[in-house]
Amino acid sequence: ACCSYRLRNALHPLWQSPLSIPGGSRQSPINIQWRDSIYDPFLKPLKICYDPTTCLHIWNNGYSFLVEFDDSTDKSIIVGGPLENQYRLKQFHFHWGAINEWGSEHTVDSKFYPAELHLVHWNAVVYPTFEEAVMEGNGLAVIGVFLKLGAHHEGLQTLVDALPAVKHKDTVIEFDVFDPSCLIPSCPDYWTYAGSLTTPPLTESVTWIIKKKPIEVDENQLEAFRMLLFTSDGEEEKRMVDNFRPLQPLMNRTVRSSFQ
Ligand SMILES: NS(=O)(=O)c1ccc(C(=O)NCc2cccc(F)c2F)cc1
Ligand SMILES: [Zn+2]
Repeated sequence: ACCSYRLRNALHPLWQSPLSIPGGSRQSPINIQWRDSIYDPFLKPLKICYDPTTCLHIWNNGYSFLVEFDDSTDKSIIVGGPLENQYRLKQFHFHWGAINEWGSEHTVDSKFYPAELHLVHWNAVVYPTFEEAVMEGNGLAVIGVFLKLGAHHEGLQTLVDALPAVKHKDTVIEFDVFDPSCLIPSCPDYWTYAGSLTTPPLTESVTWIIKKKPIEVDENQLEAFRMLLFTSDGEEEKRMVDNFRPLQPLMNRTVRSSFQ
């Protein structure tokens, strides 16, 4: 299985083969096999404290669209869960498919969701900058939230309404008040494991916290993601879809659950 992963990574157009990551032993994303996850009673509830006024802008970086936050203070942080320090919110972004059958990066019992939200935080208690934290084993904490097709999501709609303004790569729009807590399910249950960034430089610096419950979004909202472009204005248009990395081998890791 491992070699097929290597082949898949090597063949996949968007990704460096793991052969170029020295000793890639904790790569992401992975399949979460529910029955193999281990309940850890010592895991604390995750505490999420976001200040909506720290929101800055939405940016199409040519791979996804990022909502970026002012991370110069501890105004928007997470603490608890599997984390030893508090971590500062820097940005959130999504991964999605061309159709509803796939799109998420992580899978649960080999099931794909149509999209996955990543809220990216960094350990500003220990490291002076995000760029340094990205290189350290305990540098980042990313909350993953699955999106499933269902009811209209009011909170997401304010974001969707702004997407036409960032259709092309390297476009930005001011977005100055948004509370990403509205995108996180109220159910406290999560899985957690030690992993990596899912885009280059693929550094093994992420404590993943994957929420068990998905949020519901409707078809129009998923279609709004799919009308974004990988390409800059004036280039031949390439729709921004299927911006997820292939599954990576679990290797010598266990996935812990905060619930029984
Ligand atoms: N999909 S994900 O949640 O795993 C993910 C999260 C963040 C980043 C990122 O910040 N990349 C830019 C980057 C990378 C390295 C160093 C940097 F300074 C930097 F900005 C990439 C992937
Ligand atoms: Zn991501």
